[in-house]
Amino acid sequence: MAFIPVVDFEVYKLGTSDVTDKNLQELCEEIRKAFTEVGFVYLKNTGIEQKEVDRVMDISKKFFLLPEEKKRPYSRGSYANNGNHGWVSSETESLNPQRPGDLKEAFNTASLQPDINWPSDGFRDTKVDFFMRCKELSLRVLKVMALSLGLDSEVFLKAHNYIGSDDNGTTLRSLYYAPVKAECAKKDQIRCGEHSDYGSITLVFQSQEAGLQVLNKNHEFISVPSIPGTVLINIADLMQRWTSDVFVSAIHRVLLPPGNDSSTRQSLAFFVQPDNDAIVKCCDGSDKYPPVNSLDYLLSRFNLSYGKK
Ligand SMILES: O=C(O)CCC(=O)C(=O)O
Ligand SMILES: [Fe+2]
Repeated sequence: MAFIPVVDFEVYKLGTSDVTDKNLQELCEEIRKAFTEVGFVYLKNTGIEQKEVDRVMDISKKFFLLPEEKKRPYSRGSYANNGNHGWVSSETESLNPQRPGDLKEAFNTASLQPDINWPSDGFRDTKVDFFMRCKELSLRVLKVMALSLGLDSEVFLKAHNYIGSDDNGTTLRSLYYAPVKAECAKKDQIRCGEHSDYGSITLVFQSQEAGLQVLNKNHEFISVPSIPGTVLINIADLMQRWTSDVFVSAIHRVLLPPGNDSSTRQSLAFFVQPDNDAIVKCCDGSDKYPPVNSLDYLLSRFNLSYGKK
């Protein structure tokens, strides 16, 4: 069997309201198996269409191809209402702090406020629309996850009331991996260093170019191809804590392209984060990990990955 299972979400796709208990239960079993054994799942038939993904990739790429001075006014750190919103230049972030800065650029849509400085109205509308679609799907997945553990269906949803407002750190991140010549990269530098994500779950949409790898239980990195029309979803660290390690937050990375490959790569990552004031406490009552405030935790992780220039 392939390493990461493909699960059909048809019965609970966006727009459906009449899922039967039996269908929901089958879905729960498959999701539980994927998230306990691998930490990643491909979902097909979610209701999010490939053309919606392509639209966001296209407008993002146009932005990334602008000269540096045109992108700088939108830099992360220049938005008073949200410290995580905006453009991140190449080599600024090290998701594995042991490595040089990642060879990628990003644009974080972390605030949906219409009156902040956006590159264009079309850019804003495309990002905001896609953010809302990802939000809807995430809430459905969080409900299925709770049910799959035999918990109250609202247990995770109750801590995700404010996605899309400045009281919640959920972020839609467009990533652009420019062509690289391996001989120009610094020692140990890759496109995205080994890391696990910070929040509850992450939705990932990849372009066709390879590079993403996930660490399996035998400590081997396995390549994770793009499957058009699917959404790749992974457990992140706060969710692993929340479930006392029942759901696993797997380490992953993006390698440099091989040899003379001058391809670019793009991805979209929707990082779902609990509300800023949420306290994440082991849901089995075990206190395996001390309770932690969602925003404090997120900020401590940003400090590590943006620690050096
Ligand atoms: O580009 C990708 O496919 C994944 C990027 C990633 O893991 C991240 O930004 O957290
Ligand atoms: Fe990641």
